[in-house]
Amino acid sequence: MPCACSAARVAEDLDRLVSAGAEDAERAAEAALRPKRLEEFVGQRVVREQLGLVLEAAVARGRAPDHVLLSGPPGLGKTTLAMIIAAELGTTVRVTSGPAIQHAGDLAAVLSSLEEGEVLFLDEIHRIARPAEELLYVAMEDFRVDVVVGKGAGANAIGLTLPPFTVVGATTRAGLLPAPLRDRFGFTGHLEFYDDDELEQVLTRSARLLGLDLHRPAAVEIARRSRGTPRIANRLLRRVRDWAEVRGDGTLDRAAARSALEVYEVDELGLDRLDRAVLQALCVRFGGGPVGLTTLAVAVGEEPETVETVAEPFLVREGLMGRTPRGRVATTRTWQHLRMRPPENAPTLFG
Ligand SMILES: Nc1ncnc2c1ncn2[C@@H]1O[C@H](COP(=O)(O)OP(=O)(O)OP(=O)(O)O)[C@@H](O)[C@H]1O
Ligand SMILES: [Mg+2]
Repeated sequence: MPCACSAARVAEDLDRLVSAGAEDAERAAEAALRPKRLEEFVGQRVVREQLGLVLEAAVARGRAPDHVLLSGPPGLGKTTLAMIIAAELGTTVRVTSGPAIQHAGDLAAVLSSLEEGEVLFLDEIHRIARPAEELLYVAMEDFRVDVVVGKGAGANAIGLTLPPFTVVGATTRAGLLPAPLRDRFGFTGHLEFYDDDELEQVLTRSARLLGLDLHRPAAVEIARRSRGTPRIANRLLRRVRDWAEVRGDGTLDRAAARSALEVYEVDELGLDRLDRAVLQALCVRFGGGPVGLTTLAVAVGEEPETVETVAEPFLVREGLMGRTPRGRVATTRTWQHLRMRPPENAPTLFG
C-alpha cells in the first residue's frame, strides 16, 4: 500500500518494490545517488526545461500542475524525476504501480486518501488493470471517484470529490497506453539515452557524493561503456571501486576502470549479457533475420517485453539492430561487432 512520507523515504520504498531480487546494498546505493532537485538532474535538457516551466508556473499559481507522464527505457531517471516533481512542488508523494492495482477498489482506496496538492506516482502505468483505468480517467479529469460502501445487495456507490492532486505516471512502453489515458496527461516527457559527456557528469557527481577521487580518464572510460544509462554508469562506478580497493591500490584511474570492466565482461560498447545474447541469436541462429520479436525472445530465454524494452532501444540506437515490417534484422555493424562474416543471403541494411 502507498504511504505518505518524505520523497527520499518513498524513493527507497519504491526501489524495494520495483527492483525486487536486486541486492539490498545495490538498491540503497542507487537511492543515495538520486538527484533530489531539478537543478541536480543531469542531461535531458528539453524535458528538464519544459517540466521546470510547468512546475514553476504551478508553484506561482499555488495550484497543482497538470498530470505528468514520463516515458523511456529503464534506468534513465523516471522515478528520480517523479520524486523531484514532488520536491519542487514542496509536497509529499504517494507511490504505487500498475501491477499493484489489479482492482478498481485498490485505486479508489489510494485516490480517496490523497491530500490536497499531493503527487500520486503511478509506476508502470501501462500495466494497470482495465477496470481501474476507467476509474483513473474520471479521477484525473473530474477529480471524482466512486467508492462502493457496504457489501452485496446493500452496497452503495458514493461519489467522492477529490482535492486537486497530480498524477505522475511512468512507463517504459508509452505506446501501450490507451489514447484516452495518454490524453489526460497535460505534459509528457520522453527520456532519451544520455550521451557520454552527460554520463561523465553523472559519474563525477556520484564520485563526489561517495567521496571518491575518480580520475577524468576513468570517468570517460566508464561513461563510454554505460549504455547511455545513468543507473548503469553508477553501477559500473561501484564495480570499478570494488576492483580498485581489492585488486588495485585504491586509485580510480583509467587502467583500474579498464581492468574492472574486463572482469565484469562489459564490452567496448557497454553491451550486457542480454544485448549480446540477442545479437548472437539474431546472427547465429537466424542468419541475420528478419526474425519476429517473440521468436527472438524465446531463443534467448526472455520475455518479449524484456527484449523489446530493455535490449532493443539501445541496440537500435547504436545501429546494431534494425526493425523492419518483417522483423528484426542484423546490420553491417552487428556483424562487425560480433566479428563475423554475414552469410551471402543475409539482408543488407544500413549499418
Ligand atoms: N539525470 C540524472 N542525473 C543523475 N543521476 C541520474 C539521472 N537519472 C537517473 N539517475 C540515476 O540513475 C538511477 C536510476 O534512475 P531511475 O530509478 O529514476 O530510473 P527509471 O527510469 O525510473 O528506471 P526504471 O524504468 O527501471 O524504473 C537513479 O538512482 C539515479 O541515481
Ligand atoms: Mg523507476
